[in-house]
Amino acid sequence: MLKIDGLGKTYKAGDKALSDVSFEIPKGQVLGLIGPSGAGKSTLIRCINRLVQPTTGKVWLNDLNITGLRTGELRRARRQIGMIFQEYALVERLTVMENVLSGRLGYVGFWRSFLRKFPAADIANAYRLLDRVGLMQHADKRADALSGGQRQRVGIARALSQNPELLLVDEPTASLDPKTSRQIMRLIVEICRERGLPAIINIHDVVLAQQFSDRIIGLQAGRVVFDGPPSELSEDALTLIYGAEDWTAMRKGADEDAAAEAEERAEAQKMMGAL
Ligand SMILES: Nc1ncnc2c1ncn2[C@@H]1O[C@H](COP(=O)(O)OP(=O)(O)OP(=O)(O)O)[C@@H](O)[C@H]1O
Repeated sequence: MLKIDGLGKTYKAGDKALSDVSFEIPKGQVLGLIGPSGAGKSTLIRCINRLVQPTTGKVWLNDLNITGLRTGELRRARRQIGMIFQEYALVERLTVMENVLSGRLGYVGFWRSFLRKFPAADIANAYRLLDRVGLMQHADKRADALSGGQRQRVGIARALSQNPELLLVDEPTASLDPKTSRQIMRLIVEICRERGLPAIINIHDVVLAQQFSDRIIGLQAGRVVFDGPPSELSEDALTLIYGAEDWTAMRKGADEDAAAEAEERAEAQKMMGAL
């Protein structure tokens, strides 16, 4: 379980990025974090893993107060937080398997990791994870030989190899096409269910967030202005989060995407019928 209590962040430059943010995420819940550019989504995620130092408030992961940890303790605590990134953050010249094993670096001693000598149990687990994300046959390929969707699957397997207690996911689909985006979101959600993992997904795409999250939090100027199930994310709530002008523009984009998708589907059906 993740508990955030009165979190605030004011950057040195004077920007107030977060104000009094509080919520809890139970095990297995997938939370979609939405809001306009500059609302504080990245700052919130970074305060949780302490890449950014919060100005006020506390972050608890199970019984551990992350905000109170010193450097060494923080390093150990970060093992429990799996990160998935927009640009995958893979080591391109290493194999898929080596990238997945790199998630174990926080656990394996320096020399073993330097020589890339991982324990047999870690290797067996990495194969299981590759199988789960559908990449078993690609284990020995270099990461730079994969498609975007496949790379993100490697990113997911690497995060899971840490055996995390929490997943922080930053724009996982921003570099992917709509169909691959849905596959990746579905995979993340299924995995969170299987493992009882709480997750926060910072996501620009409101439609995807609604489709796949158990719960949505909407940030506006550093404050939580919506917290509820996707079914309650009304036009009014979206206008509150994004402002009337931006939300109208976003909705138009989403409608165009949906229309393009329907057209693609109809084309495919026509082709199938002709065969
Ligand atoms: N390192 C920093 N120093 C000073 N101000 C910052 C820093 N990082 C972010 N900010 C400010 O904090 C506010 C929140 O930014 P943040 O990046 O968290 O928003 P965001 O919702 O993730 O935006 P986006 O969707 O564009 O990534 C903004 O006003 C931003 O200018």
